[in-house]
Amino acid sequence: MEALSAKTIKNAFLAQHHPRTRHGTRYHSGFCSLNTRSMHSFQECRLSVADSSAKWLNTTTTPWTSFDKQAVSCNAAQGGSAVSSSEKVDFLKLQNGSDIRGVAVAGVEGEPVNLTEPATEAIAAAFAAWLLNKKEADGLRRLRISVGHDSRISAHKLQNAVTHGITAAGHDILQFGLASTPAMFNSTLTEDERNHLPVDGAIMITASHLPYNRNGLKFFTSDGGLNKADIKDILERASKIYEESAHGKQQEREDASRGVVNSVDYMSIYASDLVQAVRKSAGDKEKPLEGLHIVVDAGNGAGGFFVDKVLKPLGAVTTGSQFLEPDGLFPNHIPNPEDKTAMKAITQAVLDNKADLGIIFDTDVDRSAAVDSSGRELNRNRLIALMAAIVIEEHPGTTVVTDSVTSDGLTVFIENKLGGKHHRFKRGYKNVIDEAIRLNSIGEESHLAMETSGHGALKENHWLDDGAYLMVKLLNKLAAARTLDSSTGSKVLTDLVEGLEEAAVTVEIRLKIDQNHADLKGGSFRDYGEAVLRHLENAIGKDPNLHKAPKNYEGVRVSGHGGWFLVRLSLHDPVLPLNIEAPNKDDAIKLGLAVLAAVSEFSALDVTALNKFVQQ
Ligand SMILES: O=P(O)(O)OC[C@H]1O[C@H](O)[C@H](O)[C@@H](O)[C@@H]1O
Repeated sequence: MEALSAKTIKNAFLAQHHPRTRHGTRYHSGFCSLNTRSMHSFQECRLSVADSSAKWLNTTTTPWTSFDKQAVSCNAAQGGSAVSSSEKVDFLKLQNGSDIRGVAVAGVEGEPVNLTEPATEAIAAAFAAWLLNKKEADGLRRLRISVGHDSRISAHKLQNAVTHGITAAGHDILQFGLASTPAMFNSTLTEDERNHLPVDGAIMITASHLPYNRNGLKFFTSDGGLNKADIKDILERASKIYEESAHGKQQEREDASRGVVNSVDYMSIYASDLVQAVRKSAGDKEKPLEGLHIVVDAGNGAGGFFVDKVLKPLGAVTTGSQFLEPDGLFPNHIPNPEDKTAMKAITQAVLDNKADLGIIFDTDVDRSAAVDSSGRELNRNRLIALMAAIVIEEHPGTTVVTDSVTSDGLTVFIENKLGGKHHRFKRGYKNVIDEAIRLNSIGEESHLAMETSGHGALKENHWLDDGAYLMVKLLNKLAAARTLDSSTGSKVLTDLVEGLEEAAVTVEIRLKIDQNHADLKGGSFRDYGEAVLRHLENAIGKDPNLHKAPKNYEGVRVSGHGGWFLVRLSLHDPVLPLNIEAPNKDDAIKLGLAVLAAVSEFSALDVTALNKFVQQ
């Protein structure tokens, strides 16, 4: 299939809409109309930027922000996709919960590219069609959509594909370049007419912490991130648009009604909001972090901005910060606060630099974790405990919604020490946030929704899932403590989690379901996994040492032998993750053995890792 033509995409829209005019929208001179004149330079630009080799990326010293300008001056939306593909795309396979994820870079054996440029164009056009449906009641016919990306090597080519898909359908694009996921959502809320904000919808190009060859798309409106059903709807529309374009004409570039592209340095706007939030909380002090030494590890993702645009203006010393330069090959470590190597890297940086605090972000900055001055990791349950302490101090008695794999110790801490309520819900950041919103809607006050993965959202911040904002809450605490005693470092944070009971042994073992195994009898891995869980639940009932958790929303959670375990279905993969926490190895093994005994007759389940664990 060739690149989607403007006409095809427009036709798809016409079939779905009876558009009216957008009222009150003025576009400023900064917008540029799309035309064919710059085609040539655009294509050259793509060769040097979007399709650059790994080698080139490693050796470049030019900051990506300059590339963004370059890409725009090359008029990125012009040519559509350079990929000419006659391949079929199974669009529904690109769905990953409430995100879209796929392979965007060739070269990894067994992982063919399925997030191609034409597919991405179709998905972007489908998002615009979906959004237009939603906005029809407001009388909109021309949308303004922002697009940003993380540091992946396929970022520019997908940004160009998104831009083409949207503008060919007659809608306008704001390109933000390198951006964070929460900033993209924020752009649907920021009121700033000079910069054409707020936008009607936002698209973030990211695959979070996944390997370099993957990429994906996240979509936002001012109501938040899209849910699973919306994504399915968009992918079905995309499939149709893609099919139609295979039979349509390709060259429709002189169409005057095509959308326009503008670039906005949105990360500066977003970061200055974070700076203002800390200053406000510190009684309007200009440099409330003066004298504090804070190191940041951005893992070569999109989080480097936090040093120059947030910490430095607030007065912090940031020497020793590392991996701030975007590099989509992630040469140092995977940007992921759940990753042991990543946490080790920031801990070492804190200790080497004798810093007061370390901060680490994932690739697209919707997750974060910290390290205190003694090198103690403030992540997983500890970070939730810390955030809960801060939020419950501000909102006494409030409910904290978390994912399902949080510890029993966290519940005791939140309920007995902090006087709040712990609502342990399901895995998945969207599940946790939506549950907190639901609780508020039925009269149960909740101000914090957090996952052990480092995702966290606060009611005061529009339930925006924002790793940088979580860190701002910590900075507020540090700044306030500093006003009273300038020598405290990060002790105030360490003190806040004092009393959190932590298990000596914490493990996660992921039991894979072989989807091709005869035991599945052609059924889905989900059905098979559910059958395993039902069987496990029955078996547990017969063991007097084990007790099912009285309240549980996902999988089978059981306490016993001084600890607990949870077996559940992964949100995305044919996997049953098993989490065990226990006071010592022997008890952890007893819990592991109970699971092993119950699931051993399910031969499509790979229990090799569990076997290894119990034989230690
Ligand atoms: O269910 P799992 O395979 O453990 O994955 C669960 C995780 O999936 C994604 O990464 C989501 O962004 C997380 O919010 C979620 O916690």
